[in-house]
Amino acid sequence: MNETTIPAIGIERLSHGYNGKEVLHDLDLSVAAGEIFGFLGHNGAGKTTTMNILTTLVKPVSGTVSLFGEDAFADSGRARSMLGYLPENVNFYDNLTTLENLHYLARLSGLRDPKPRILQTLDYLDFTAHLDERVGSFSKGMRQRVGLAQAILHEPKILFLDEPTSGLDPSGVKQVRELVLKLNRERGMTIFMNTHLLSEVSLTCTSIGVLSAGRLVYHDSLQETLQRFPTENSLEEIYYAVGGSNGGMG
Ligand SMILES: Nc1ncnc2c1ncn2[C@@H]1O[C@H](COP(=O)(O)OP(=O)(O)OP(=O)(O)O)[C@@H](O)[C@H]1O
Repeated sequence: MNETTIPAIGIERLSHGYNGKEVLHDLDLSVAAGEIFGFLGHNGAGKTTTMNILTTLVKPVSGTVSLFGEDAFADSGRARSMLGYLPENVNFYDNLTTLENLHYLARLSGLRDPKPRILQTLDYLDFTAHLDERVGSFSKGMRQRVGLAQAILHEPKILFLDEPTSGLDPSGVKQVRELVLKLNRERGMTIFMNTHLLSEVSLTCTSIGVLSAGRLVYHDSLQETLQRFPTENSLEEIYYAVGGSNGGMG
C-alpha cells in the first residue's frame, strides 16, 4: 500500500459490546485523508461507541483500528498525538478562565509550555477576546469553541467531533460549520463527525456513512449519494431509504 492509498482511518471487523451484549457488529470502514466524514445514525446505533474506540478511549472486543496505517492500539500514545477529540459534552472548570482551562488540559496531555500554542489557537478560532473570561459565563457555542481549541491544540491530523452542533443556536451551528470547513481546507485535517443533523451533513461533509443498530448500512461520497437518490428531497429520506429506519433521529 503506498502513501496515497493509506486511509486516514481504517476499521476492520470491529465488534464491541457491553455486559455481553454486542452493540457493534463486524464494522468495516475506511475514511480517506482529507475527507469530512459524516457518521449518521439514530439514538443508540453505536456512533459514540465507535468514536470512543477510534479515539482509543475504549478497547474493542475484537477488530482493528488504524490511523494513517498505524495500529491505534499498538501505541495509543502515538495514536492520540495524531487525533483530536471534541466529545459531545466537554467538562471545564467553570471558575477558571479560557486560558487557565486550556493550560491545565494541555499540561495533562503532556504539552510543555503550551501558552504560545494556546494563544495561536485561540487567535485562529477568533476567540482571543475571551482569553481571560471565566468559562462558567459562556454560552454553549462559546464553550464549544473552547472545546475545539482543546481538541486542535496539538495540531492533530484527524479531528473527531461528537455531535458538534448539538444544542447550539443557528449562529453557533454556522460558526462550528465554518470552523470545521476551515480546519479541513487550511490545515488539511481529516474530520470524522457524528451527527443527527442531516442538513449539516450536506453543507459540510464530503462523504457519509449510516450506522443502523451497530451495522454500517451505507457509505459513499456525498456527491454520489445525492446522484443516487435524485428523487429524495432530503438527506433524511436518503437516510431512511438506506436502512436507518428503526428509530427516530432525535
Ligand atoms: N457504557 C455503556 N454501558 C452499557 N451500555 C452502553 C454503554 N455505552 C453505550 N451503551 C449502549 O450501547 C448502544 C450504543 O450506544 P452509543 O452511545 O454508542 O450510540 P449512539 O449512536 O452514539 O447514540 P446517541 O446518538 O444516543 O448518542 C446503546 O444501546 C447504549 O445503550
